[in-house]
Amino acid sequence: ARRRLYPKPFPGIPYNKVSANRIAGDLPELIPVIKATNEYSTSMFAISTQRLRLPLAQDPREIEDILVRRGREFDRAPMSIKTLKNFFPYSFMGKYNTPEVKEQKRIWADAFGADFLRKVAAPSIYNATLDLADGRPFEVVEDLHNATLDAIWVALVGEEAGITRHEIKKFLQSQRDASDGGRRDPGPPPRGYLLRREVDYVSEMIAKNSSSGIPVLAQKLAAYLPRHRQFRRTVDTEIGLVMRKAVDRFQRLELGRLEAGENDTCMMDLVLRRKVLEAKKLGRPLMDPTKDKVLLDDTFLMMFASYPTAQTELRAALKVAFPHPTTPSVDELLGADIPYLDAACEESLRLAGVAKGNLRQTVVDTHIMGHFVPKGAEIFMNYHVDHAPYPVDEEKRSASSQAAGAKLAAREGISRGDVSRDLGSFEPRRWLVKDEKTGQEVFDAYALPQLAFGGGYRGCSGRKLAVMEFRTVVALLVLNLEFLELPEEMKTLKASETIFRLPDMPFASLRAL
Ligand code: HEM
Repeated sequence: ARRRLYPKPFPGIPYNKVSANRIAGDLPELIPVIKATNEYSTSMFAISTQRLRLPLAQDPREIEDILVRRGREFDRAPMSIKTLKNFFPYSFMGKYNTPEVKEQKRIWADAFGADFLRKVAAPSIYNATLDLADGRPFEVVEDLHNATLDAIWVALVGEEAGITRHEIKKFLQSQRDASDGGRRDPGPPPRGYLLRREVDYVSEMIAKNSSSGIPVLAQKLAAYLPRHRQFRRTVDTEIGLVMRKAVDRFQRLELGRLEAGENDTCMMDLVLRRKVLEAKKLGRPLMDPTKDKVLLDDTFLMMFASYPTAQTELRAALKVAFPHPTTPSVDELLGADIPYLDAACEESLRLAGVAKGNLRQTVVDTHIMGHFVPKGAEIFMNYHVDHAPYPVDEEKRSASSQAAGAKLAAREGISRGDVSRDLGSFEPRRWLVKDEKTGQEVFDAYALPQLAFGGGYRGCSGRKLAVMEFRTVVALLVLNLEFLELPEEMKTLKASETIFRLPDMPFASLRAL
């Protein structure tokens, strides 16, 4: 009976023999490494190919193939679903691929489409970023978190969270206090702080419980604590308030104007307008959206999920695109083709490894890299492409992976160098290729598998929004500020993993240009 409690490794996939002979499996070895590095996913990937009966996938091409081309064989994994369900029981992120999820994703799909983001979200993101780039030095992680929340909140619900502006006011007043000995009151903090606190709470809880060794149970227990109930209350109240305002606006509109949507000011407007429209068309009363748990959870999820958040060459490329001395407008920024800017953003997302990895579960018996993996297995995949992959026999790859590799290799009319050289360093040029017809350098999104946003049907819904925001932030900061050399001890890519990975040395030394 005791043997039944031992972890049973998948036959054919290498595993640690000692772990297979104790009930605690890999934990005795894993916990000290997690403590020493502060990175639980990295620790798992570093130690073995199979932990606690959890096969690990490390090859970027094969992972991309699983995510993007093998959707019929894989679904979200129980471990992630159980973790997220505690916080967002109704959101689609906490659910398997069901028709219900399809409907929830459909409701948000247009709000994440390029046209809508460009028209409605981009101007808000641009303004929120200008607050950050006004030439003052900033504490990188905190201020970027605040600016991200400002930008997402206004794009999502059309109201300013105002956190960055409040922080700048506090900073300026403290400087004046220091010079004249005064004590100025910056006024009450904006409501955005309430949500910032709840986003922090969810990230911290998931991080703490994930490295506890019993993540699912720890998460379940935490849900009974008063802090968890406070989290739920704040989210329902704050998001409910903005939903109510949007629905009141739309209730007064005629059917024709509801369909046109020219008054949409944010993503929430689009989503709620569609709901009002559907109810009006069917002659049904609209369910009070502030009681719609699915919508409340999906809205908070968008904010939570968005949280993660060569300069000379880049500035030169930006100066060529925008030769005038003033900061480019949002339309100029969005409309300009600047391959080096796109390459720098793509390279930052690759190297940062903001989300180290994620799980999928097999829904049929299948093979990965030639190994048999039965139905129901959870696979933990490394999304951080930061070192050269181990050599793999091409014929061990899945048929779809081999076909995609052949297609990529056969692309004509472009010349590219060795894109996989020194993957531990920041080199935007690996994403640039020469178009042989025009002789121009162009951005090549396929230079390497880009796994920063996962992929496929359950890949990141906010990818276009995140890339648009990141591109805006990078361009405005690099045009307005010079990032000076840091002392040696601060030049490190070391990071700690909470739910996302955050740099251990988040410092920037700046000079206003
Ligand atoms: C740099 C910023 C971001 C990074 C690195 C990132 C990364 C990720 C990753 C790795 C996943 C899991 C995908 C998978 O396993 O295939 C994910 C899922 C998701 N992300 Fe993002 N994300 C970012 C920004 C955003 C933003 C701005 C939003 C929305 C406002 C967002 C919304 C979501 C949602 C809703 C999911 C779940 C999708 C599903 O379950 O179908 N993300 N993200």
